[in-house]
Amino acid sequence: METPAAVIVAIDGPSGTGKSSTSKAVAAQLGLSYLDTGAQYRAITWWMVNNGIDLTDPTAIAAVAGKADIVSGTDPAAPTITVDGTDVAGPIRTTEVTSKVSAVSAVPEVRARITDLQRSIAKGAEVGIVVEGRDIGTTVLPDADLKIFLTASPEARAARRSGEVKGSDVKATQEALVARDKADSSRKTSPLAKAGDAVEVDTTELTLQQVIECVVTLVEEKRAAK
Ligand SMILES: Nc1ncnc2c1ncn2[C@@H]1O[C@H](COP(=O)(O)OP(=O)(O)O)[C@@H](O)[C@H]1O
Ligand SMILES: Nc1ccn([C@H]2C[C@H](O)[C@@H](COP(=O)(O)OP(=O)(O)O)O2)c(=O)n1
Repeated sequence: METPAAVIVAIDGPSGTGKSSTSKAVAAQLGLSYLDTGAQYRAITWWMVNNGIDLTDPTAIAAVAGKADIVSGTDPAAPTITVDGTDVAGPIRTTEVTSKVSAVSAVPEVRARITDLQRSIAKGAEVGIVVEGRDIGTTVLPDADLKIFLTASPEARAARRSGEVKGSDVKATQEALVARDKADSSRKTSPLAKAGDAVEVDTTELTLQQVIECVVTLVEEKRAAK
């Protein structure tokens, strides 16, 4: 029997819309690999913070864009991320990294480097892969078999995000999240945007389970048509 072609799924959208939870669950359910591209941008930002790079200076960022060795593990049941062999899954989620990641990821040299990495990971996924981020459907994998763009109201997204951190302030969380989306959507190089051929899913009133089921159905339809 002929080996079925790998299925490539791109899931984009702003912070807190459910990209990571949905992508992991869909990949696990369908036996696909999973790539969190936000974790890669966070990892390179973590390296720059750790190495004292001036993050207000895009030239300084560009000069060291190729220095960190970033490796992503793509098992949806246990995704991993290392920088120069160090596990950074925890440190890349600090408020400091979150507040600086948009400045680093706006630099074209950083995006070129990370985009290459993402394409080679997707190419190596034998059964297929779910890749989540901001520019996957528009720039990284424009020929993906299925493109999803998740949205949700800023209130719902902030409530979800602050639900993850004990004692966090929903208003401050919402302000930080809206500011980051604005920066990510307005940068010159491959901004956060919905691809023309992406299916938009507003998750504000949906449970995570409903979103997962919706995406699984869409992937299965694409697979059947291949
Ligand atoms: N449809 C949903 N309804 C309620 N909570 C959700 C939904 N989707 C995701 N969440 C929760 O919201 C938080 C952020 O989800 P996440 O998948 O990390 O979003 P993103 O990757 O888009 O930033 C997580 O705690 C997740 O469990
Ligand atoms: N494909 C991508 C993925 C993330 N980024 C940047 C922009 C985002 O603010 C940061 C962090 O992304 P991440 O998905 O970890 O953010 P959230 O977990 O949704 O808050 O990385 C990007 O520029 N392009």
